[in-house]
Amino acid sequence: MNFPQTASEEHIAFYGAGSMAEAIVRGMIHRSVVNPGQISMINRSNREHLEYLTNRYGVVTGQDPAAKNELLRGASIIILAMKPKDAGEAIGQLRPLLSEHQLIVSLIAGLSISTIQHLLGRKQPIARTMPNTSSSIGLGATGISFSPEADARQRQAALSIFEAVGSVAVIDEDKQEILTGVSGSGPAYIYYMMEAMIAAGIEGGLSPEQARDLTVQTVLGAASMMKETGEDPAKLRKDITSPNGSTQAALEVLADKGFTETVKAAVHRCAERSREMGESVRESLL
Ligand SMILES: NC(=O)C1=CN([C@@H]2O[C@H](COP(=O)(O)OP(=O)(O)OC[C@H]3O[C@@H](n4cnc5c(N)ncnc54)[C@H](OP(=O)(O)O)[C@@H]3O)[C@@H](O)[C@H]2O)C=CC1
Ligand SMILES: O=C(O)[C@@H]1CCC=N1
Repeated sequence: MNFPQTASEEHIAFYGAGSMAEAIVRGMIHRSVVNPGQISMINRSNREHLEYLTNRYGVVTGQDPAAKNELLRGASIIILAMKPKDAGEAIGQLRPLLSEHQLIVSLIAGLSISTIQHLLGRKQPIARTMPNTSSSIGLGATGISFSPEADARQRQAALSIFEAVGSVAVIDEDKQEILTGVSGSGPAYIYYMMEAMIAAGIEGGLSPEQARDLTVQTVLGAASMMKETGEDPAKLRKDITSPNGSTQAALEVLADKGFTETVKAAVHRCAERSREMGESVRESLL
């Protein structure tokens, strides 16, 4: 079989058509990596949502079981994009349809390559990934681990999908959980911080719109400074911090309240929770 080398030549079936699938589809279409006709989206029962996806993105959707099966059979890449609790049933339905040359890309938090292969009953080529929601605007950060069965062309095709919607780190599978703690769930911590900054700004007398705009621009500027200068964040922080000035006073409050330890504990707890979820998915499915 002649495998296509880039996402532009693939037929990609999203098996699960919720928020993460939509984020990636939106990003791929926005970046013109694929034609909408190369993408199919399948869900369990929400027909209205499939109609919305077809109308909004021009993707192919299948609603009855025969159409779903045809789309899954015809795809060179099948992206598993359902919640972990639904994965067993969905993979069970997929199993009789698959050929050995199809690449399975999983977005499912905690679901290991060996569990997917066990559920499929064979050593299918697998890419286990952990994207984040910023993929929808082309600024995602995705971790990706491959099974040995994925050949060079399939690896390149999977990388093309996620590179189209942001940056990609190829990692050993045992690093997936800590990556989830940093970048998979990471946007939520930043939003949480931004919520607090906006609230404090409003408490201090800024209008809600001003507080929001100033916070957004501050986070955008800080991230862009790190990216564009390549500087260590500690150096950039020190550049802002005048001796005995207002920034120092603020950072002292954060340090007194255990800022670094708290953020590190949150990242590690996220990784631990990802492992727990993976374990319970494995136990519930096998
Ligand atoms: N949100 C995030 O930031 C991230 C999420 N993930 C992972 O992405 C995955 C999807 O999450 P998310 O998009 O938020 O979930 P959603 O609940 O938004 O979407 C789940 C989708 O799966 C479909 N589905 C469920 N069961 C089946 C089935 N048997 N056959 C076909 N489709 C099915 C649902 O269809 P219907 O609506 O018809 O029931 C729905 O379209 C999760 O496993 C999560 O771990 C990974 C990284 C980041
Ligand atoms: O919260 C979750 O479980 C998923 C995984 C990463 C982001 N959301």
